[in-house]
Amino acid sequence: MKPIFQRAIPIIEKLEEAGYEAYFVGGAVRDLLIGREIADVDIATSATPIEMKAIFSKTVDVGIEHGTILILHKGEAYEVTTYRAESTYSDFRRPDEVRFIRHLKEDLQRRDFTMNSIAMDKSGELIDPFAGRESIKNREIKTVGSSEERFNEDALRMMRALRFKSQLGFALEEGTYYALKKKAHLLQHVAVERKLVEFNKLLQGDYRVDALTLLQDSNLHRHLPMLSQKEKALSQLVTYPLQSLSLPEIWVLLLKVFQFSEHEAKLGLKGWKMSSKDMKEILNLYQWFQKRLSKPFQATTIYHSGLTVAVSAEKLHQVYNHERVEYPDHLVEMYNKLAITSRKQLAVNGNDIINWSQQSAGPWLKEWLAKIEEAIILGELQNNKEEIREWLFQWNQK
Ligand SMILES: Nc1ccn([C@@H]2O[C@H](COP(=O)(O)OP(=O)(O)OP(=O)(O)O)[C@@H](O)[C@H]2O)c(=O)n1
Repeated sequence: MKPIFQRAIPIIEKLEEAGYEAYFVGGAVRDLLIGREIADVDIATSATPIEMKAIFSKTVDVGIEHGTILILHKGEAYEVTTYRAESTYSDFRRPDEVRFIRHLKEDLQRRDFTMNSIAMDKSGELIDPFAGRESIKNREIKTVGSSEERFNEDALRMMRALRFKSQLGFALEEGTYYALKKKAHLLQHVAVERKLVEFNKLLQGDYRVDALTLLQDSNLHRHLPMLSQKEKALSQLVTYPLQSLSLPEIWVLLLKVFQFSEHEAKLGLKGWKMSSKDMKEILNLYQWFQKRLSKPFQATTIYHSGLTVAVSAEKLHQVYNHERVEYPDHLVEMYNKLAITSRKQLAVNGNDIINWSQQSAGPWLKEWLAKIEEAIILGELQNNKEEIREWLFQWNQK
């Protein structure tokens, strides 16, 4: 058994010793069978959160009303969830609607896809009542039982289907796809934050082009912020070599193919309820990419954008123009040649200039500093206090 599972066995054993059942479930078991990297292991148990808390000393309440607690064990945190009858995956289910159960099979039956409904005991034995292994072998994404019921329980699962398509390249089983098309409209009721998590994963998967095509064919895009009525632009997006772009870069390309102004871009990202940090990063890169489209980077532009943003904007420029994507070494060279890379490195500060000019501070000061900065970046002036003073003096005489 892989070490990541082995390390969690003591948790399963402790639950069993107390008379409960406990199994590995969900994404970790699926990824083990597919041969993908496993990020974290989840455990399902017949014990309720209160019963678990009586057994383990170090726990964190993360979703106790949904039956989930974190158990801390040897520096790692494990999500342990009580078997559930109804799907409690949706945000909209009230805690008092959650019904815990004592049978593993019933829990597995309420999970989204057959590949995600395989349990594994501590010896590595698989419990696979819904033929998840067969789906994995056939490379198909298939709901457990009635697709419509599974999507009614949580409409986000339709986005998850496409996200798995993007990550794994599996095909959507016919009935699952049919139900997805039929139930696409239910996605409008799902919290946008949850949709964003799945959409970001979708954008990063190796098979994103297929997933984005399916997103449109199924009409799911109509119930996502920004994407409704953007069929043409979405079809254009998939023609670009997205694999060479990072997630923020893909977002920028998306804004570009949508032909968004900066204001529209801001509103669009707000619609996704993106964190302000992510939004700022994307909007800043969008601005520099637009500038790059009209003019190549030069010393002054790269000074203001910074190297990382310049490299991203250059990559986007290559992708957008369907050029071969190559690391822009010339920008690194250009950046390394800059005499200064930030205003902090200027040999003078505002006080020096006030003293020399014998004027009181005002908006002019900022202008002067900017002029000094530019002259130094362009190599017209040395970053040396005496030289700057001399240069200012001469400039003032003009
Ligand atoms: N809407 C949802 C979300 C999750 N699940 C179930 O809960 C498990 C864990 O969900 P999550 O951690 O969100 O996703 P993973 O499938 O583990 O995928 P990944 O770790 O790659 O995100 C899934 O495997 C699935 O069995 C579900 O049935 N319906």
